[in-house]
Amino acid sequence: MALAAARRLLLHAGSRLGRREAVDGARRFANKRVLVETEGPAGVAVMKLRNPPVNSLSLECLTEFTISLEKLENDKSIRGVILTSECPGIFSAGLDLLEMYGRNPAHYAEYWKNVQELWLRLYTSNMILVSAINGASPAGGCLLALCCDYRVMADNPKYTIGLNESLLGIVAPFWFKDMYVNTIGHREAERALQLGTLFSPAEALKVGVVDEVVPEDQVHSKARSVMTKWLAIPDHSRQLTKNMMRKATADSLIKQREADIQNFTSFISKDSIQKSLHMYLEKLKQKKG
Ligand SMILES: CC/C=C\CC(=O)SCCNC(=O)CCNC(=O)[C@H](O)C(C)(C)COP(=O)(O)OP(=O)(O)OC[C@H]1O[C@@H](n2cnc3c(N)ncnc32)[C@H](O)[C@@H]1OP(=O)(O)O
Repeated sequence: MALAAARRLLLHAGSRLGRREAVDGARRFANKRVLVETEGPAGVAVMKLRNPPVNSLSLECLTEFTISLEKLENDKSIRGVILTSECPGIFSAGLDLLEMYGRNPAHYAEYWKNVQELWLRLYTSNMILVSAINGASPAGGCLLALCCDYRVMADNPKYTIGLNESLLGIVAPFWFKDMYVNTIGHREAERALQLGTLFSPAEALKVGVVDEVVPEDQVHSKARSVMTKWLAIPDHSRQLTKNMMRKATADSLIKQREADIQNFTSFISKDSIQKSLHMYLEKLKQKKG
């Protein structure tokens, strides 16, 4: 309920968290964890995740992200969005593990509902979405990129991308899997999901997880030039085509949202799964020490 109230507040410009500014023709609105700027080619917004240290998709971050997208969808002057990160070396570390560990079932259900909502909004967006993947992009980070119409990734072998859920001892839900299959085909998706493969940029390009790999300092300019090309297509025909390609995948979640929430909640609440997450979090900590 508190989040619903925050959402209403944020949707209205002038709230304390959602500021809107106009400087030299460029407009921007900023929540704490998402910055949106409209500059460069007309009709294009750049959306930057800024939830340090790793842009994990906490409940607050998911909410702000969803609201920012909703605002852009409602702004008829915006036709395309470039999705990127303000955190150096990280696109997004994916879903926030601390939202899925050591909480109660009601929290897991609320969290998952918000994950579903962001995914549905991104995947079915009428806008052109281009991701400028300027850092590591595991699991939910890869999911964000897969929702886009085109993915440009920085050529840095330290950055990896993929749905690595099985490495954490958890299972990607059917709609993550469906989108992976739609993008890279059944055989590659089956192998990558079972192994939890995190692809280097070169491997990601080869298998089709990303569409283009460019030197790190060119990720944004390339994303802008790709956007210009997509903007040349009439919106109505592109949108109808996108809808035709994506509707079945989105509908299969829409039809069973509640059951999917219950599945996730009972799965993640299991002692064995909580133990796996605990071990994974410990591994992340040890990596540092
Ligand atoms: C059912 C389907 C469910 C899930 C789908 C998911 O998205 S699950 C999330 C999967 N994500 C990952 O496996 C990524 C884990 N993180 C990493 O591999 C690295 O953190 C990363 C992103 C490569 C960045 O490495 P770096 O060395 O730069 O940072 P470091 O590992 O030291 O992390 C800094 C602190 O952030 C914490 N953290 C990292 N990832 C997450 C996360 N997904 N959720 C929550 N917190 C995360 C990490 O533990 C560090 O915390 P600290 O307190 O500073 O020790």
